[in-house]
Amino acid sequence: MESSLEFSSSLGSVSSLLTRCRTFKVLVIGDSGVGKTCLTHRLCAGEFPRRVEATIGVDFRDRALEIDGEKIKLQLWDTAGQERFRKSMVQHYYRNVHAVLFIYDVTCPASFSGLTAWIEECRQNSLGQEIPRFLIGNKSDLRDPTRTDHQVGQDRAMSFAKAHGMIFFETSAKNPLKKRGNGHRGDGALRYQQDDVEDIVTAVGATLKKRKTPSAANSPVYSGSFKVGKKKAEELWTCC
Ligand SMILES: Nc1nc2c(ncn2[C@@H]2O[C@H](COP(=O)(O)OP(=O)(O)OP(=O)(O)O)[C@@H](O)[C@H]2O)c(=O)[nH]1
Repeated sequence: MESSLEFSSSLGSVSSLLTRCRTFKVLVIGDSGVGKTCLTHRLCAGEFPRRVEATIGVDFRDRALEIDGEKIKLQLWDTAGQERFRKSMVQHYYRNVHAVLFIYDVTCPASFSGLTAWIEECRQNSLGQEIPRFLIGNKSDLRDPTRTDHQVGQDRAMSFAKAHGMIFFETSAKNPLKKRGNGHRGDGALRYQQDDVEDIVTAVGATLKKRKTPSAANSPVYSGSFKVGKKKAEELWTCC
């Protein structure tokens, strides 16, 4: 017969298994310079990095959160925007992805036009339509209220998001709003949406929490980075 010690120890392992949180892989893609690294810093560490360099390969950052009593972890894959720094890594980016954040710069219409190429890359890597997609216009702090040229209008971005089944946000990694609200576009009559980064985290978390996968017991996590041209620069296994 099992001793009370053995019984409580096996209960302990069951409970530790149950309390391990589910980890979701969230891919962050978009043209070089749109602010993917700064935004993932903001989403995960709550700050704007003092100094950033072009991402080489991919960097990993985690964000733990609790949604309706369940602890989950988002693992953000901040991928290189420059083709030469992506190279052979691309297929690894798309493996077992649970959600994708498409980032563009609201002051750079070319980065918005470039989204079609990122959608095509998702298609080529067999990313299913069931994978939640989020469209995020970054650098809203640079919007010039006196002009509409050289900026991506929100109506255009919202239509694009709707056409591609994405949830739309506009924010600034540098100077995010503390509360969700509307920014004025100069004359007071026109307004644009500015989202708190925490609203983005919550929306991604809440969407993923409803999903059945991955199981709490077998969700391996990476931290650190993979660099193109080097062997695995750093590969660590972590747990909540
Ligand atoms: N004003 C402003 N500048 C930003 C914001 N986000 C990023 N930047 C600046 O934009 C530049 C590029 O930012 P990154 O985060 O390195 O861009 P990236 O998309 O990761 O670039 P790659 O690594 O080349 O793909 C840096 O100079 C940042 O300081 C923002 O919200 N507002």
